[in-house]
Amino acid sequence: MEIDASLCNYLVAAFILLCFSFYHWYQRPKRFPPGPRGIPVLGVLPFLGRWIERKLYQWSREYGPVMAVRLGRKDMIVLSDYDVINQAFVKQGQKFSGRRHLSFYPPSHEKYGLVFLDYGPLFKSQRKFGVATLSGLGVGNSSMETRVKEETFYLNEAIRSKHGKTFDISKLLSKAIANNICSVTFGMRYDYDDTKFLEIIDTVLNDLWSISLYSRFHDPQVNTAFRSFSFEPKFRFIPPFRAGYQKFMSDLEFVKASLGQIIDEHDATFDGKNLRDFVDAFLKQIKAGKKEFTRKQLVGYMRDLLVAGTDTSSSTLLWAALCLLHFPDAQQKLYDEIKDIIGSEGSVSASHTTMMPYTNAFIQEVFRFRTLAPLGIIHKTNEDAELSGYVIPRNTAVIINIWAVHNDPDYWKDPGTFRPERFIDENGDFVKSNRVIPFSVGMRRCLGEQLARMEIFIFLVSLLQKFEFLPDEDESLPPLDYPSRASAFVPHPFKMIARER
Ligand code: HEM
Repeated sequence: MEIDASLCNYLVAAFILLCFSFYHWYQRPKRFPPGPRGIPVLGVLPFLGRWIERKLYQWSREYGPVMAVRLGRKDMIVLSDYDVINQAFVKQGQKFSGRRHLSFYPPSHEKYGLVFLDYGPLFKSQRKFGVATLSGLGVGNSSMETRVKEETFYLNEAIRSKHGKTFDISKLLSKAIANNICSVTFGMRYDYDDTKFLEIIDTVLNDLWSISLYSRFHDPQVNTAFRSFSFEPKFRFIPPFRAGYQKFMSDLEFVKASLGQIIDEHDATFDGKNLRDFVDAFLKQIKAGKKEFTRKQLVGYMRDLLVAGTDTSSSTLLWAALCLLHFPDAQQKLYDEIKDIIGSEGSVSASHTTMMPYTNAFIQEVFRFRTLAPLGIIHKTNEDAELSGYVIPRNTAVIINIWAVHNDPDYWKDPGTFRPERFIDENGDFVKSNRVIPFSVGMRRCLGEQLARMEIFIFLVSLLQKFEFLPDEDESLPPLDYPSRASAFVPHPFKMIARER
């Protein structure tokens, strides 16, 4: 009887503890946004499915455009409509522009660069410098546009060398776009078969995708170990997860050493009166003794520019190429406009954008239709903030669902249909939409937006001026609606023919 009584006491205590833990888990702060909690410990993770942005969008129809979703053990706020995103990131930019601490990421890397810098004096100084430098002030004698135009020559030559035979354009686009960013950042372009270049680019890009929120769920290229310890950082010390973490660390060291070597070469030939590129502009700040400008910061910044500026623009161009193959009428309209405005031998420049409504509409539709970074990069609140009547406490993660904004049926007619004409008005003019936001909005909007828009326009126009793109008749085209890689939306591999005009 005595044993039974103590067992009973234990069971009651365990039950109370369980109820208390459940209550604690279930609790949310006062006036916190509503939203799904999922199950203890894992939250909604088991219910997200493969297309997270679509699931989050479905939930937002139930809970509203400001919604709390429990991912793992923590609530994240998901903003799913243009107006609330604008309210948060633009109107209250200062409160919503933090970045979360990535506990699995070594502090020696996280504290430097730009992408993962939390809001504060260092971020402000680096962002200001980046905006000024990338907008052309101080990036050497050669403007960004000249560099991009030079690269189209090499890209066209590489495509011409295929002699009208079927080929996969994805690697060529990646290398050409990587060359643009290398040229702007450290004044170098590389041959497309330079192995050192390819090694750096591959390593840098793998790191990015392994840390993006999206890839943690679905990217088959990211190993399971990494995905696990990104949610439970302590796993990184335990075999078998440790091996994945060690590989990640050695990649980081390799990138650091390669970029360090480029900085040394710049330092040795530095001339303060002739700044050649981003690295020179940064070195000038270091030499002037500005305290936020350090060598470690420069390495981090270079890495961020390479990571953020390569796959993003090249994948957008890849989607554009796939759309050209799926919609030959659109390709013909683009070519007609190019012939009309630039001619078959003229040189394309960024100033042509204002004269080419259909090309602008096509690019804007690609941005909308195939949202490249459906969930952007996670923000964090720096202070308590109010949004749509809810209170979002300081240090809460905030995600924007750009895919939802681009596919909102209350705003877009047939959002699932690719139709550039939706952005052409009755006078045949291009209608720029502030609801197409692939670069996000506000204080942390993409730093490379200007470069990306320019390179996408110049590459697309110069390619179509010289080539007609046709599908490979022996293979069916991959679908447009589902991407292959989930960290950024990238099409499934495909081949095509470039017939010289
Ligand atoms: C089509 C091409 C591109 C797309 C769709 C894109 C998209 C984005 C998005 C969604 C963000 C997150 C903004 C936020 O946190 O609210 C971002 C940030 C960023 N992007 Fe891009 N990007 C592109 C090209 C580029 C290029 C070419 C560069 C390099 C020059 C670049 C550099 C950056 C940097 C440094 C950030 C971090 C900004 C910060 O944290 O303050 N991006 N981009």
